[in-house]
Formats: sequence, C-alpha cells, structure tokens
Amino acid sequence: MSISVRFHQVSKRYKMYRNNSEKILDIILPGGYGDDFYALQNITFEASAGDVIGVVGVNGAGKSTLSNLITGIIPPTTGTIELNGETSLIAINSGLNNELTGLENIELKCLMLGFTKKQIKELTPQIIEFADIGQFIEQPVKKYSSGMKSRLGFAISVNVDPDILVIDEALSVGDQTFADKCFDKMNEFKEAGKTIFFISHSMGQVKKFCKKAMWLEAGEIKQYGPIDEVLPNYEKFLKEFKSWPKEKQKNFKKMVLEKRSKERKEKVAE
Ligand SMILES: Nc1ncnc2c1ncn2[C@@H]1O[C@H](COP(=O)(O)OP(=O)(O)OP(=O)(O)O)[C@@H](O)[C@H]1O
Repeated sequence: MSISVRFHQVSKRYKMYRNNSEKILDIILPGGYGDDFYALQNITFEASAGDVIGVVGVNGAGKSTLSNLITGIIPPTTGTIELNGETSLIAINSGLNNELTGLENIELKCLMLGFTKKQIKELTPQIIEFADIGQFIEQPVKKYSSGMKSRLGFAISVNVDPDILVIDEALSVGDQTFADKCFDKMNEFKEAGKTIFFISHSMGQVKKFCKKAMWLEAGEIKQYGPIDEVLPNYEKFLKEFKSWPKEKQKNFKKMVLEKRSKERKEKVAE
C-alpha cells in the first residue's frame, strides 16, 4: 500500500501568557515572554492508502491539533508532514463561515479546493441532497443548529471526493439516521482505498469503523497499531481515568509532562 500521510518528528508549540501585557511585550521583544507549551511533540507515523485510523485520547491530548495539521489548517512548528493527495476535514463548527449562507459556504469551500465554477454548479445539487437541511441551505450558517452544521460540513467534505478524510468528532452531534448515512458514505471511501482519520470519544463508533488506532496522550503517541492491540489498553486506562476525582483528571496532562521531563533528565544523566 502506498503511503498517504507521513509525519516526521512533528511538533506544534504555542505560547502561554500569564496576562495580556506579557503577550504584548512578547510581540515587541520576541522570545522573552510567555512559556512554551506543546500541543503535540515529536509525532512520527505513517498512514497508508486504505487505512482507517481511530484517533483516541482524553481531552487536551492533541487530537484536534493533529487533524488541523493533517488538513493544513495550521502549520507545524517543527518537523515535516508529507501528504499524498487532497485532504478534507469534517469537524463541528469548522470550515464553515457563520455569516454566509449554506449555498455560499458550498461555493467558498469548493473554490478554496480549486474547483471551477462549472464543477461547483454540478456538485452543488448532490451536496444539498446529502445535507438534507431543506430551506435552511439559503440561511446564514449562524442560524443552524450544531446538527445542521455537521450535516452541511459532512455533505461538502464527502462530496468533494478527497483522498484523505479527517473526521473530528463530527458524528457526535445530529441524529442516528444521518450518522448511518455518513457511515455508508465513509464505507464507500474505505472500499475506494482512501485514508480516513476518525477522531472520536465514542469507543463503539471507533470499534465499528476503524482497523487501526492511534492513542494520543499529552501531545505524544502512546500507541499506534491494529485496533485489537491499541483499544483494549486505551479502554483499560480510560476506565481508571474516569474513576479519578475531577481535580486529578484535570491535572493529568501536567502529571504526564512532569513524569516525562523527569524520565528524560534521568536518561541524559545516565
Ligand atoms: N490555538 C491554541 N493556542 C494555545 N493552546 C492551544 C491552541 N489549540 C490547542 N491548544 C492546546 O493544545 C492542547 C491540545 O488541544 P487539542 O484541541 O488538540 O486536544 P483534543 O485532544 O482535541 O481535546 P478535546 O478532546 O477536548 O477536543 C490543549 O491543551 C489545548 O488547550
């Protein structure tokens, strides 16, 4: 199978500021203010055409950052990303302009993907049919429910026929009938040998749909491989995580980062 996505030591770093003055000072005197913070650090992996990968991890693990990097919404701070083919992202509230109508959003997204006016005219009826949101298609997206936004986002993304599809929690909203329709479409993609990244908190959906899984923990890949090997470990961890008090859950990332930093220092000292 040919490689469709290759990440080599990819990191995404943000700056955390304690207050606004620190942020302004950092613009005037770059580098001197704020703390570095990694949403993802040293991510290396490959995905092949035909791979359907469930991306799992608790809140803040870096799943959306990964999806934004794959689809080119944000650039990596360091490292290289190779993509073989067009990518498309389906995410709640993402990629749609709230001020524009559904129809205008279809046109805008297709233009951004390089479609001609003629191609857009041909594609639009099938997008409208798939979204199935009636007269709302002529209304500004700000008037849509989250389910409607997901329907339109999904309809555009699957009908522009990408080679690499990233679905970020988009099926967690909306009704079951629409979710089933989306799974049918995604199965078509699977059979056509496209690469799918399926980001979800629903272990049921991940098990039903994916052959591989990537478990992200505090910005790093904890495990990546066949679903039967990764998911039992993640589910075991998740059960324990959910039994912790809320405060401990909130501090989980900090705990992992401190442990990692200590282990790395010990390794260097050896
Ligand atoms: N633009 C940004 N500026 C600063 N920090 C950010 C930014 N985007 C994401 N982060 C931080 O990076 C970390 C990873 O965020 P991300 O949204 O990728 O996690 P996630 O696994 O998708 O979480 P969730 O399941 O809650 O959606 C979080 O700690 C988040 O606060």
